[in-house]
Amino acid sequence: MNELYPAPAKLNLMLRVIGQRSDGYHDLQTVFQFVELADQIQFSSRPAGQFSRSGGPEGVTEADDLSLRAARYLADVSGAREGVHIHLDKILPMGGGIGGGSSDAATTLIILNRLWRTGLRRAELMQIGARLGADVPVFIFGHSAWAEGVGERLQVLDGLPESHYVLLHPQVSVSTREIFTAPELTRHHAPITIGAFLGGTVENTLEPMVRARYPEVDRGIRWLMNQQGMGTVRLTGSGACVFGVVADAASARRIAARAPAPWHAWPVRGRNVHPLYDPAEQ
Ligand SMILES: C[C@@](CO)(OP(=O)(O)O)[C@H](O)COP(=O)(O)OP(=O)(O)OC[C@H]1O[C@@H](n2ccc(N)nc2=O)[C@H](O)[C@@H]1O
Ligand SMILES: Nc1ncnc2c1ncn2[C@@H]1O[C@H](COP(=O)(O)OP(=O)(O)O)[C@@H](O)[C@H]1O
Repeated sequence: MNELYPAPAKLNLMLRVIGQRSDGYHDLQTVFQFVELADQIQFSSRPAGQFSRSGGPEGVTEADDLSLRAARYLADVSGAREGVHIHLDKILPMGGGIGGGSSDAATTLIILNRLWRTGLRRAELMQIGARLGADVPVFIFGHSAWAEGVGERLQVLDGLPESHYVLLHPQVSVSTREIFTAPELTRHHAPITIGAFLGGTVENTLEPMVRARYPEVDRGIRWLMNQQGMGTVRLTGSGACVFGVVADAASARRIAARAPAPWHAWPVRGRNVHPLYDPAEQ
């Protein structure tokens, strides 16, 4: 039971805010793709009702820890008479717009559903995941996706190029809530079609605001844009991470290695299928 399981990051290759619901949440159109940079999680069996953790995430209490919350929630919903110790090797920056906490929760649900033989179907796990965070369902869904609603209505987008990217964390944390509640946020961009995205409409409508409020994010975007061989550069999610498309792994490594401290950059590859996706599971 001590295998290491990956919880990969995601990028939002495009994100548009197209409206606001009566509960205050915003309707989005976004495209998710996974990347080959991941937290690593180990699960050790414990008697029923015992839930504990070690490793990351730093500064997050047990009550707030998304992996532990996912484990407890799965035990409650399924009636499994199980407990678990979760060891998390935290690699992904928190509050980075790359879905680290959501991915940890998704990996916990996927793996404990298997280890506990809970027998929940993928759609049921996705519903449980949605209660923990808007980005959790896509990691359980397991494919690059076009997403609508608050991110829960998903359509497979398997044909996307699995590009090489430089992912840059400008060492600031952006509060998703702050961005969505800001008075200057433009809340009603016109919706686009999948065809328009595939044809090149790729902006993140949160980006101008995040750049204005967080000068380090703005500097990160400008730094990436100035690197030789750099393609399109964008913000992912509500930030703070930014990413740029490059032609190959060598360019990604070269540019990532030049990122000035205290910034952190990684060469990453896009992936259209989640590493834990099992087509034999319903
Ligand atoms: C916008 C995305 C795109 O991937 O950003 P990132 O978090 O990845 O940066 C996500 O959908 C974010 O999902 P998630 O990170 O789960 O958001 P939450 O913590 O639930 O939201 C924090 C707060 O942001 C606001 N919020 C969030 C999502 C949304 N569609 N509309 C909102 O108005 C709400 O005020 C909410 O209380
Ligand atoms: N296992 C976890 N990993 C990361 N963040 C977590 C975790 N559990 C709870 N959190 C909380 O969730 C918040 C959002 O985390 P994260 O998913 O990394 O960011 P984002 O939504 O910007 O991609 C963190 O600031 C933290 O308070």
